Amino acid sequence: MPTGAIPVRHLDQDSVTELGTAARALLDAFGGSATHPGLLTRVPFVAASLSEATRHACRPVDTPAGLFVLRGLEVDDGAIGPTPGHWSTAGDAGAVYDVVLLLLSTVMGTPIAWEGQQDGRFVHNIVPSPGHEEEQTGASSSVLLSPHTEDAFHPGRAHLLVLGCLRNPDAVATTAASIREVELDAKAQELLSRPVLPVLPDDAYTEAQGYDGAPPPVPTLWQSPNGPTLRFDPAYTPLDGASEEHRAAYGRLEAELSRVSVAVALTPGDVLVVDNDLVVHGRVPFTARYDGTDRWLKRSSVRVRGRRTRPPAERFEHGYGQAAVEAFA
Ligand SMILES: O=C(O)CCC(=O)C(=O)O
Ligand SMILES: [Fe+2]
Repeated sequence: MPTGAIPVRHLDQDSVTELGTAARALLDAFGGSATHPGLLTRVPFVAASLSEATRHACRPVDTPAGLFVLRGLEVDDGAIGPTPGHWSTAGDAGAVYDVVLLLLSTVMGTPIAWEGQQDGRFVHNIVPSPGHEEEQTGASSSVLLSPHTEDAFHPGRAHLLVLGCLRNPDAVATTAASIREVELDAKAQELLSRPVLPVLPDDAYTEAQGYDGAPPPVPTLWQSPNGPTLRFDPAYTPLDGASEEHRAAYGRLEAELSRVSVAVALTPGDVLVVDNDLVVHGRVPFTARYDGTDRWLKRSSVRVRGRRTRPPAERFEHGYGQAAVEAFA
């Protein structure tokens, strides 16, 4: 798997300092809790005051790779404490990075949360958890987390996925593959642009999985005014419902995505920004430690107003009863 060609944007020291200072000031004002509703209402004002250099680092993806890494933030490994064993016990651990991620996300767009995921938090903790090793969710470890569009089942899914790394001692790679680097024959493109297959809610959404409504078939590919975009999650796509030739085209897309896939082993302080309309991401298998030193990512999801990267028909989807909650709404 190639590891080159990952655009890295270096945050300068002034940007690192202003982000840390702003995040700590917000936490101090709201009892140290990144989930305080009052803190969230202050975030857009603080984000608007960030320097031009910080804003420039947060500009939209500008290469066919469809992603970039922001590098330079510092993580004090001693101060963040042990890696939680489950998202639900994370509490305010590493809260300063929750706020830094919220600030960066707010420069890029509007953070979203899901009532049905991680208690409605805007910043998720991605940690390996006992009993979840083989799932297709961020809590897994021993299996390949197959390449997917984040929250592909839902029309309100993020435009950008932001993954901030606090700890990754075994250099476990996130994988990423861009539709803009794929070569696909015209026939496969045409087939995959038809709304034939649904994408079902993933195992992070148990309530949505019980939704009592017909799953809407959706196109896998779309020719947006800005170029091709995709909505792809093979682990939750019931391919049995498609013709043999459609399944073959889906398989060719999957093989192409695997051919162009890059591996990004995030190091502490790295923030990976993935355009969720261009890039599918996943994670290689690893052995969890469960001793407090495990890999630990913070994740936020961002909507960008005015984007035209999705088929207009998406607005009629039921979203399996789930609603994306926009910050500052
Ligand atoms: O663990 C990773 O690198 C990615 C996990 C993932 O798919 C996600 O957080 O959405
Ligand atoms: Fe994901």
